[in-house]
Amino acid sequence: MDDSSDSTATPLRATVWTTTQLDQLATEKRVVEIYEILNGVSPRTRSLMLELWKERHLEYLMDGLMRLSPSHQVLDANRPWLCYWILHSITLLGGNIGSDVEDRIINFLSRCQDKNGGYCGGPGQLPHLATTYAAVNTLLTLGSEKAFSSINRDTLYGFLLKRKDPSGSYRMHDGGEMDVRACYTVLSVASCLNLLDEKLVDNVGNYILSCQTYEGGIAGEPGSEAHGGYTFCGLAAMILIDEVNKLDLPRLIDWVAFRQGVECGFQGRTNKLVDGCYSFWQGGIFAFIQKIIPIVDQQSESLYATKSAKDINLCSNKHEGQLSNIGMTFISKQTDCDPLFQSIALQQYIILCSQVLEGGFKDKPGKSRDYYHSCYCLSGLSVCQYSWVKDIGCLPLPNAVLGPFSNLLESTHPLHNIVLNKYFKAYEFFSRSSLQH
Ligand SMILES: CC(C)=CCC/C(C)=C/CC/C(C)=C/COP(=O)(O)OP(=O)(O)O
Ligand SMILES: [Zn+2]
Repeated sequence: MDDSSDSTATPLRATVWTTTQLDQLATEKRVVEIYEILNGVSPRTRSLMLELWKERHLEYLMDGLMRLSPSHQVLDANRPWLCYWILHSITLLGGNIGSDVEDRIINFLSRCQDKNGGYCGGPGQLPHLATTYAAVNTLLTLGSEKAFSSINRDTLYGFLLKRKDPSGSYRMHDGGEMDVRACYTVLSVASCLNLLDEKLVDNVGNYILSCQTYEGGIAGEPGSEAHGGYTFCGLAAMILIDEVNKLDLPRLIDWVAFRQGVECGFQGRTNKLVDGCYSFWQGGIFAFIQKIIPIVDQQSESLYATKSAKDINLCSNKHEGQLSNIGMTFISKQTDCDPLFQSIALQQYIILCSQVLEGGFKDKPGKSRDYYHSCYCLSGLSVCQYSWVKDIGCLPLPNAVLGPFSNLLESTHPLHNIVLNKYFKAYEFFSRSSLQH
């Protein structure tokens, strides 16, 4: 690539060059060539090519939030999800929605709250675990006492318990499908709201264990194929109930490490195409692994030394009725291992192949932007940027952040995918609430 015109290049010219040529190459799946071009340009052009267009993303996201009014019935059963994907993305970018929009979201989600507990996809619909997770994560991300107290914890606890199957697993809704995603959404919501107890935990770990496949990843249900979305859910759920030592972790790591492709992004399962959203589903798994490496080490040793890793626990307080502390204990732990994936390479995929310069993110070149991919590309980018940080609250070093340091996002709690400072605020608030059942 001739970079001789660089001295006169304006940000706009660099942008045009990026959208046209790079996007064309990427659409033709010549992603490796894009990276070669990147290596051949001057630091200034490189920095422009690698910029995260925060203002444009915020514009696209705010526009989406405004379209969520009752008169816009798009994706009607998904509106709590849209609230979460958009609000979480805005929060990662350091944006602010203002108190009027905040009130409107609280009112809307209150109308989605079922009188018998849980949140529906829209007012008057069926309460569902997925939209309950989305609604609760939205309200915790809003971060105000008004948002927190709009959640009826008593009926919500009843709703979660009613989803439990005698096998220990959970069903997404009344009479609905039973899978690892349902287990994760119950445990994540219950943990954040200080509702997690032995009844909810009972036998769910054995169900998740039965979903770990011969490849090492976790499937949605026993006998299915290992998949990044379900592996994220299964591993997070096992951490939240402090039973992660039951999984075969070396095999799981082996599986996930091979999911990062030559394009530098992650695929969800063997022999499928890479996709920006797996930056979080698979990238988040590495954030978990970094915190549980002593258990992994113990298991690896036991492969050779017949030592059992079954007795090692992540937190010592589980049996004192302190299950809801696990998310906090986990995130507060020092990270004593470097990331086990190519963090800079993944940032390269997100910025060059998933970022849409008009705002938003997409699965891959050739696809259109959407709010789901915007949320999980940004969440994955945040995981990458903080992947070398050892202590909670510390900022990454500039060389851990690809592109200009202004690309830095807020950090997210990987177990719940809630921006960390919002999680702390919610944790503090709900620690004051007791279990009233
Ligand atoms: C919290 C929560 C609800 C988590 C959901 C986790 C998640 C993303 C699960 C993935 C579901 C799945 C099998 C997608 C495959 O789609 P595909 O066949 O279109 O994609 P692929 O080719 O990439 O596998
Ligand atoms: Zn995707």
